[in-house]
Amino acid sequence: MAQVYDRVALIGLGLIASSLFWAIKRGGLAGEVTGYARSDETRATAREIGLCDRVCDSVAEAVAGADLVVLCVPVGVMGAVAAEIAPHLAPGATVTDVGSVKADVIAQVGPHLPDGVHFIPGHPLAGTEHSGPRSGFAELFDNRWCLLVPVEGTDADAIARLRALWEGAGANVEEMDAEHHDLVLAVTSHAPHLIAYTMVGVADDLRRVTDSEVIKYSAAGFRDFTRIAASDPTMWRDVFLTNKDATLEILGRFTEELFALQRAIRTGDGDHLHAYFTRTRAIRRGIIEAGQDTDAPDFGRGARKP
Ligand SMILES: NC(=O)C1=CN([C@@H]2O[C@H](COP(=O)(O)OP(=O)(O)OC[C@H]3O[C@@H](n4cnc5c(N)ncnc54)[C@H](O)[C@@H]3O)[C@@H](O)[C@H]2O)C=CC1
Ligand SMILES: O=C(O)C(=O)Cc1ccc(O)cc1
Repeated sequence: MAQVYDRVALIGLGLIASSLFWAIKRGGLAGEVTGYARSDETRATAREIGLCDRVCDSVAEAVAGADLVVLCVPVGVMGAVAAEIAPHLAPGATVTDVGSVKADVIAQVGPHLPDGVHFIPGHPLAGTEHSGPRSGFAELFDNRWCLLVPVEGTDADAIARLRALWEGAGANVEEMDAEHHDLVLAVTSHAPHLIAYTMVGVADDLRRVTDSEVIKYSAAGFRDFTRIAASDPTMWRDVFLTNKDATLEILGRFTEELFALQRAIRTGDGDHLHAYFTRTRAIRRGIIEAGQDTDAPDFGRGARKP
């Protein structure tokens, strides 16, 4: 694989940054990768495990001379981090991010970046419930989608290079506008995470009350919920606070459907339940027939391309 950038700077060294680093190394996609993390502990861990060619003690040092800067921090602090890096960016550099929410991140970051710097927001649809510098692996993005959300008028060459980086890291790249992205992700990722958090919370309450063995005897569906509900609390707090409108819209619809199902159960309306489950089964089968299924071990960890 050909080198895409001379120097890439990763800001925030958690799951996504560390996975991107290993994928860049695997593909020979950059000459040098610098990294910065806020905490001494994370920087020490990064040095210990060889995460980044050079771990820097300041953002200034990490971004100096970088032709690509990737913001890999929780979405709630993207703006603050953009303000920190802005004075140190090289002219003509590209700044991107990997945040799970796009419109709010664009509003936070955009105003801080100087003219002559290309800002191309991004979001790899791949992850796990693990976080931190030790959690990354080179294959995370293989055959997953990565969505780029360039604002109008963005330099086409800058977009092509960022696309080449993600493709080199194994991903399939598509472009989308920010509002659409946030609505789609509210349906496919954000609301499901909230439902998983709730379900695990309910089961935990129940366990406390009855002292039963909810967790011990949990079936596969509930185990998937517990995996998802083990995801990083800071990251997910920020997702819900920054994708508020789309998430509330989807949760409103979810609640209406849930109430309708609840009513059908109470009134013994088996036809309603059967018709509903028949419709949802057809949707799942349609996904499989279209070749858009995720294979079993990776189920739920990200969207795969057909
Ligand atoms: N975890 C996942 O499955 C996915 C996460 N994302 C997005 O990627 C971004 C990073 O997530 P992960 O790598 O999973 O998180 P992580 O928790 O593994 O790493 C985040 C890193 O950011 C650092 N950080 C936090 N606040 C900071 C600040 N104010 N200044 C500097 N550094 C700070 C943390 O110390 C940590 O090193 C988030 O925006 C998230 O929405 C995108 C796709 C999947
Ligand atoms: O672990 C899971 O189930 C995920 O859904 C991973 C994930 C989390 C957040 C994203 O923005 C994208 C992918």
